[in-house]
Amino acid sequence: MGVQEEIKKLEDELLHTQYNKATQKHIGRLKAKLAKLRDEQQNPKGSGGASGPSYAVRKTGDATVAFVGFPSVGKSTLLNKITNANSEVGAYAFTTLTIIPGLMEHKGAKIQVLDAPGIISGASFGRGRGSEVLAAVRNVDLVMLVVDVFSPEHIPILEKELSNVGIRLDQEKPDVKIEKHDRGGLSINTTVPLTKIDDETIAAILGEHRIHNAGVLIRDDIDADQLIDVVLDSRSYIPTLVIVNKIDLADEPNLKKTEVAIGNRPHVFVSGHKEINLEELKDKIFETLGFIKLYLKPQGKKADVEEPLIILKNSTVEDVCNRLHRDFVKNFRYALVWGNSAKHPGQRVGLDHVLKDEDILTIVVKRSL
Ligand SMILES: Nc1nc2c(ncn2[C@@H]2O[C@H](COP(=O)(O)OP(=O)(O)OP(=O)(O)O)[C@@H](O)[C@H]2O)c(=O)[nH]1
Ligand SMILES: [K+]
Ligand SMILES: [Mg+2]
Repeated sequence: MGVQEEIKKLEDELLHTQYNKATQKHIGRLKAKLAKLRDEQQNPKGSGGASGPSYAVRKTGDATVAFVGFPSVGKSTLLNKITNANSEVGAYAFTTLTIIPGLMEHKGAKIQVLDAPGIISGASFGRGRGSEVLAAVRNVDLVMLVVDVFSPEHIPILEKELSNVGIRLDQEKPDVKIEKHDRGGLSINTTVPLTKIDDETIAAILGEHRIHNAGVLIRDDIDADQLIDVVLDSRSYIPTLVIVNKIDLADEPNLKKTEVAIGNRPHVFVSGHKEINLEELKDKIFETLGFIKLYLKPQGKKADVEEPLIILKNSTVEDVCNRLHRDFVKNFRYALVWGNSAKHPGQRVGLDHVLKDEDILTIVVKRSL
């Protein structure tokens, strides 16, 4: 029997084994066997190196996005349909045991798509290895919350689990600057009225983090949670796209009900299995990420208008340097920019300059690389 057949056999057995106290051990063993076989399949003997399944995936492409959802909502099915990947699909929970990357090319952008093991309530506390899965999601550019059409109530549970590991969905990083001093107490300045937090609360929160002397400049109407996020400085702010899968199984009233439950956040109705709306899904991913075009102009030469660089909106000069050459940041002198982000044509800017669509950019480095 080949590996693939063995896997199939174990999957079938798992599918037909009811979970209870008496079968717990048996199911455990089946899953262990299955995992070993999948590992063998992924890393054939003699391929060298101890490259077992890993949660750490190297980012590639113009952006990285990840599927996050309960078990068996169809994440792997979708990955296989929109990328070049081949992730195991099964009719039982926790078919996917590691992060599986795939590459999707759409409208000139290369987007890395990550498939992940299913998330359940309590995942952030380690249920189902959930904390490792969630940690791997921290660095992506877009989280795709996948639910099946009958379970939109999963969305707030997923948000809660992501929030528990410091991932803030669809929120801007609050504009708060805290400059610590040696003495002088706290001086709090705001540019907008604060309606959700008062100075005493701010002082109390900062005091909890041993910040007693500092200049605080607040430019957003933040609440206490947001201030704590800023103080901890380890939060990821990531946009989301809700994917409602398995619409082939639903009727009109079901679809309506789910649509209402989702409200006005970006979403798309699809069927991975029946290949419904998959082009629309790709468009939505592209659109939600938000790409801009950048024209590179080598020093003293004309800008390359034929082949613009596709970059994420809000990218900085530093992001572009990192994309172009691993030594560009280290050897960076300055950059020149023409176009929408420039105060005047050929403005001289630094690494933190934020670029806009159709800018022209020249990067000047210390020595020829
Ligand atoms: N009817 C229907 N079934 C689907 C659809 N997409 C996936 N499925 C089925 O749902 C089951 C689970 O699919 P998977 O792709 O393994 O789901 P998953 O979310 O990756 O599951 P885990 O890796 O276990 O978390 C499989 O039996 C799929 O064939 C769909 O659009 N419609
Ligand atoms: K599954
Ligand atoms: Mg899967």
